Amino acid sequence: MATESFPRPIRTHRRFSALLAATALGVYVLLIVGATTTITNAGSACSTWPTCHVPTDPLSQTQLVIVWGHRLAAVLVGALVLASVVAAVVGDASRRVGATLLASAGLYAVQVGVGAATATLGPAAITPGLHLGLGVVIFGGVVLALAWDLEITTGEEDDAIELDAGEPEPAATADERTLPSSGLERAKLTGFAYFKMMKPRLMWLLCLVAAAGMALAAGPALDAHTIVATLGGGVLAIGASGTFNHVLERDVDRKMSRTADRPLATDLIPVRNAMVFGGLLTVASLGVFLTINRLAAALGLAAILFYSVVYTLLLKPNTVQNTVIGGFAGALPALIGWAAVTNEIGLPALALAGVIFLWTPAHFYNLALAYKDDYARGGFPMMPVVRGETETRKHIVYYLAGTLVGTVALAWITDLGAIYAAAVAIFGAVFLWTAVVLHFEQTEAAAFRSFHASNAFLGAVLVAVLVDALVLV
Ligand code: HEM
Ligand SMILES: CC(C)=CCC/C(C)=C/CC/C(C)=C/COP(=O)(O)OP(=O)(O)O
Repeated sequence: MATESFPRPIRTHRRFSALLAATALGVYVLLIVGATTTITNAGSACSTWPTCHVPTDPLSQTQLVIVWGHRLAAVLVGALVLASVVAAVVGDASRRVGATLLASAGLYAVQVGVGAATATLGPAAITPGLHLGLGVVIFGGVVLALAWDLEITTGEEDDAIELDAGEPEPAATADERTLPSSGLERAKLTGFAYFKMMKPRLMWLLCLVAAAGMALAAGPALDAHTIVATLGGGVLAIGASGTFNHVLERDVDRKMSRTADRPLATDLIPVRNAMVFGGLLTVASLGVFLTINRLAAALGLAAILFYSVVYTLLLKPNTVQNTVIGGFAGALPALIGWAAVTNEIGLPALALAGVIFLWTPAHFYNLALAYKDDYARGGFPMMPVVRGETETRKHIVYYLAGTLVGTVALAWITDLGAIYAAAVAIFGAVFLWTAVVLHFEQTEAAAFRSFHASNAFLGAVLVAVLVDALVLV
């Protein structure tokens, strides 16, 4: 093992990173299969260890397949953990990485003992949550080793840049721009500009979050009015907060190439009209939410205020943690969906909100990397600007790992089944892979790949929640 220095030869290290990523993923799949074993009470089909007797009734045989799946996966993943330790010791991994892997391997051996005791003595004999808790700690250890190794291998010591809050470029006013001469064309252009202010590209995923919240609460009994009113109110609320965000950021939007053509930055839409539009959308949204219940409306208002005021005005220009804390706004639709059905806030909704909260930095930091110079021009203290790209890439891995643990907790709390387990494992693997590749290919294309993988991951997880909760109950 070697002492730490930046950077190590990248080529020799790709295979070690791939091994660590595969090991982390293996432990994650094991956590998901383990959760499935508990949820389906599959352990009751096998009280011997390490092998099982074949039971006679068909139900127990399905359970037996799950138990065997868990045990075989444990053997394979154990081999991966061992291989990682050996590769760290004989290779040039840093001491910190090697020690963390060694500790994870030690805990893995303890975990095998806990598993054997659970099987032979019964789950009641073991402290509740011990097996899952140890699994999460092992997962955390392997992910830390992966993130640190990637940092040492591919990172740079000090790659933050200066915030450059220069004066805004004078906007091309509506008079100066060539607007279409035909009235109809002008109306179309203006109509489209209002539509764009509502940030429509975000809506599908936020609606899926709210839909998953509803599905977890209601199951197949979910009624059409609740669905239409919740998603309708949600779309209007996103439109309202997006519009206020456009108003409040019109000056900085002019300085950033990604946002310079926004309708308020180019004066296509006057500020007053945008404020009226945002106000009308807010009132309409609250009106629609109120046809369900007051809690849903209050949460909708909280989401609008949080995104427009707390995030846009207070957090975004002032703290590097803007994205992390801002994640509360995106997590609120999970609570709105649940509250629309139950008129209260329940633990499954909080678990779903937790997944969205943890996912948000892993989602946005990719864009922050791709638009780093733009954000610096806008004067925003985004992570890659003030802490550097190396730190940002590491945080993507941390938050991605946190999200994966969140998905296990969600399965645990809500009894989600096989479709969900398959979706989180497959799309989690793709997301983790793109995040690892992002360390080696430090390009905009790699950042966008990881960004799209983040959206595909959350989309797939939420669709799986819908299928599991609405169809397979
Ligand atoms: C602080 C929190 C967040 C920040 C800073 C953020 C930032 C961004 C930015 C800058 C874009 C690009 C928008 C554009 O160019 O028009 C984007 C796209 C997107 N975001 Fe986020 N986001 C956050 C949270 C969320 C949440 C909670 C969701 C949904 C659950 C979400 C879903 C999406 C989707 C679906 C896209 C569009 C992807 C596409 O066009 O392919 N975002 N986000
Ligand atoms: C139900 C409801 C109202 C939910 C609101 C939650 C919401 C819209 C969350 C998304 C947050 C988001 C996309 C921020 C965009 O970043 P940005 O504003 O920094 O992006 P920009 O630089 O493109 O303006």
